[in-house]
Amino acid sequence: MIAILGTGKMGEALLSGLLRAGARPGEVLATARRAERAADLRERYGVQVVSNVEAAKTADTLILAVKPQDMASLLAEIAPHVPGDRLVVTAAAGITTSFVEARLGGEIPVVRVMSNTPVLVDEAMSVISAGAHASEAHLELTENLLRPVGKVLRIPESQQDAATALSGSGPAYFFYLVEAMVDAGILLGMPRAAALDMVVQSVVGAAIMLRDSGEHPVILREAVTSPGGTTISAIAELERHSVRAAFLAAIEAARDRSRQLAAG
Ligand SMILES: NC(=O)C1=CN([C@@H]2O[C@H](COP(=O)(O)OP(=O)(O)OC[C@H]3O[C@@H](n4cnc5c(N)ncnc54)[C@H](O)[C@@H]3O)[C@@H](O)[C@H]2O)C=CC1
Ligand SMILES: O=C(O)[C@@H]1CCC=N1
Repeated sequence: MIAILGTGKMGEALLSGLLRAGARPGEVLATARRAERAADLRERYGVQVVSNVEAAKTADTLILAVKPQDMASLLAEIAPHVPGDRLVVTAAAGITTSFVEARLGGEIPVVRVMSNTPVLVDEAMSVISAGAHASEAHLELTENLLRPVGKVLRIPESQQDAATALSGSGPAYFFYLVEAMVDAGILLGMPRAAALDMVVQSVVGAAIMLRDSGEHPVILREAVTSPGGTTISAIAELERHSVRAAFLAAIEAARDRSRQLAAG
């Protein structure tokens, strides 16, 4: 039995992924704060929605997907009820395995995960790190849960905040870029729907080339950039506006925010 505690955007994405991957609704528990949300989850997924304490007592694997700011109170609530042989997977930005271990007590196995919303289309990037008491078997169990919904990579926990900034938040930077490109289409007088179609298909094509060709992004960009052509005129403006430096600073800021979150 697997339980997802805190079934918001990420928790629900993981829940739907587990079910698509073949888990039966009867094997998955969810918890929610509001009664309407609980009813909605029951109706849409057919899973049981129970209290956090009930989930902690019953499930073999607990996936904690509340916001970092809500993690301390959730752990305080469930700590007396989590048997020592359970796997606890924490999916919150910034929350360390030692934060969870200290609050649950004993030698509870904890695995820290940072996934991302493309879990909804089985294209998640999930990075995982073992806590002090998590074994190879616990890492494999976590990988088996996440692999059906995307790629899984083991990383040292010291890199989790950086991964949160890069792949956890990564889809947001990409959607922001798409928004900006569509705005540019509007500026050039294109109808919004046509601009969106053109941008989305261009980025989907580019993303598939990146993944499937194995080529470095520089090579792929150079192939688009004809001497004296249109693309280099655009690149010159991107450089003039320090877009690369903005990405470096933005992702560094996200990493720093992830580091702060465990402190509340
Ligand atoms: N949204 C994203 O792209 C990603 C989010 N995450 C992590 O996932 C976690 C959740 O983020 P979101 O889903 O975006 O937020 P969210 O606000 O949509 O979900 C959090 C859910 O937890 C529920 N909750 C809070 N306290 C609770 C409690 N004591 N018992 C039961 N439920 C409780 C809330 O009602 C809410 O539905 C965060 O820790 C975040 O760092 C990680 C990777 C990506
Ligand atoms: O914005 C956040 O805090 C979460 C963590 C990674 C993506 N979203």
